[in-house]
Amino acid sequence: MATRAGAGTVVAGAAVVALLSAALALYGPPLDAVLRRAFSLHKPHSITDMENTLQLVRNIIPPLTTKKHKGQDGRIGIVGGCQEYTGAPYFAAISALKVGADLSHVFCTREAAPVIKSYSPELIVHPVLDSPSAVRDVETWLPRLHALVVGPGLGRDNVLLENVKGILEASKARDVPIIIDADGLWLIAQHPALIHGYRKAVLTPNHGEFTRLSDAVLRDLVDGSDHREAVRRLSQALGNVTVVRKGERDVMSDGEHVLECAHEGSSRRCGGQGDLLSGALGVLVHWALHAGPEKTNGSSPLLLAALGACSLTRQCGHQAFQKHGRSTTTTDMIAEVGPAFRRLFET
Ligand SMILES: NC(=O)C1=CN([C@@H]2O[C@H](COP(=O)(O)OP(=O)(O)OC[C@H]3O[C@@H](n4cnc5c(N)ncnc54)[C@H](OP(=O)(O)O)[C@@H]3O)[C@@H](O)[C@H]2O)[C@@H](O)CC1
Ligand SMILES: Nc1ncnc2c1ncn2[C@@H]1O[C@H](COP(=O)(O)OP(=O)(O)OP(=O)(O)O)[C@@H](O)[C@H]1O
Ligand SMILES: [Mg+2]
Repeated sequence: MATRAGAGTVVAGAAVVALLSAALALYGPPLDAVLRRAFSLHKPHSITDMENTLQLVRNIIPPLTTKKHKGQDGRIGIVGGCQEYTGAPYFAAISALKVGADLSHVFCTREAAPVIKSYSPELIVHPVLDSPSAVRDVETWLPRLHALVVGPGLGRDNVLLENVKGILEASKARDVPIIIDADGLWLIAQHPALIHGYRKAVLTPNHGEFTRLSDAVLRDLVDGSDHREAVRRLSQALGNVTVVRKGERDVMSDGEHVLECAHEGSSRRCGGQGDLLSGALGVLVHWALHAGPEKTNGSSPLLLAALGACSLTRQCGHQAFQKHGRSTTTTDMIAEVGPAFRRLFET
């Protein structure tokens, strides 16, 4: 699937591509058009590599059957939500549900809880994050959670950040996958040891957050124009945690392999799109780890999940922008999660 950085050869696989293109033409745009949008072709990816990678993302999606009980397809926790920011944890939590999780918990401050609850009756909201017993309160839920998304709307209050340190340690001790975004990344930039070497962690920095992390962690300067190498080096420096650098192209690496997603998105840069991505990623990381190596074919489950979440977020943006243009907001994108998911992964 992904290329080993700096190596690899392009295999054309033209016959296979022609067959797959013909098949897909029955259901949507030509395969190579879809793939050209999803991947950068200037590096050594063949179209067959790319189709295989997308197929691996599809492989991790659990089937919808009548044989499961509530919770099996995902119980996701979001750690964030404070006086200033209530939208971000809501966007992440509702996106996790819309992608296919069964239950979404938000762990936020006492003040933020009634506000977040009022946005949606579908969320389970715990007003614990500023309590002296915050770590214990979250810890009691950890055995029931499949992934934790830490940071959307967390803010930078020192009491909250201290509590989040304890929550991170408790989550690692229980082997819970952790997605770190927004102010969670601010905390990691101050204390990289909190996440160093934890192989079930994914960091999702935007441009500013990536710069802050690189400044904190890397000793020597990296060529800022080479995003692939910059992301790979940051991942390596953090002990191979998976890093997803969001931007005009999303670049992701586990320190060894590098993937790039240039799937067509939208030209609107309204706030909250990263929160949608982090909530979606929480579910996909759980699915990818749960799927097992026979479904992921030896590829990094976290990289597959990251590629899935980036493609999905961008597809939501694209569809919402076609309908709403300049007035597109993240709420419009969330309304597209279902159709975008079907279009990308179920056709
Ligand atoms: N509705 C809600 O509740 C929402 C709440 N949110 C929550 O807000 C909290 C803070 O998050 P944040 O992203 O604003 O972080 P922060 O590091 O202060 O970034 C601002 C600085 O970084 C820069 N900068 C950023 N991106 C850049 C780029 N692509 N390219 C270049 N520069 C870029 C930017 O530079 P400037 O434009 O000001 O020069 C500025 O200095 C967090 O909890 C988050 O979850 C959001 O999720 C949105 C929806
Ligand atoms: N210049 C761009 N062109 C196209 N898509 C972009 C661009 N920048 C970001 N995106 C997409 O928007 C999504 C969110 O990335 P963004 O950088 O806005 O995150 P963020 O700043 O953390 O968002 P939030 O407002 O939720 O904090 C990602 O899927 C990314 O691919
Ligand atoms: Mg953000």
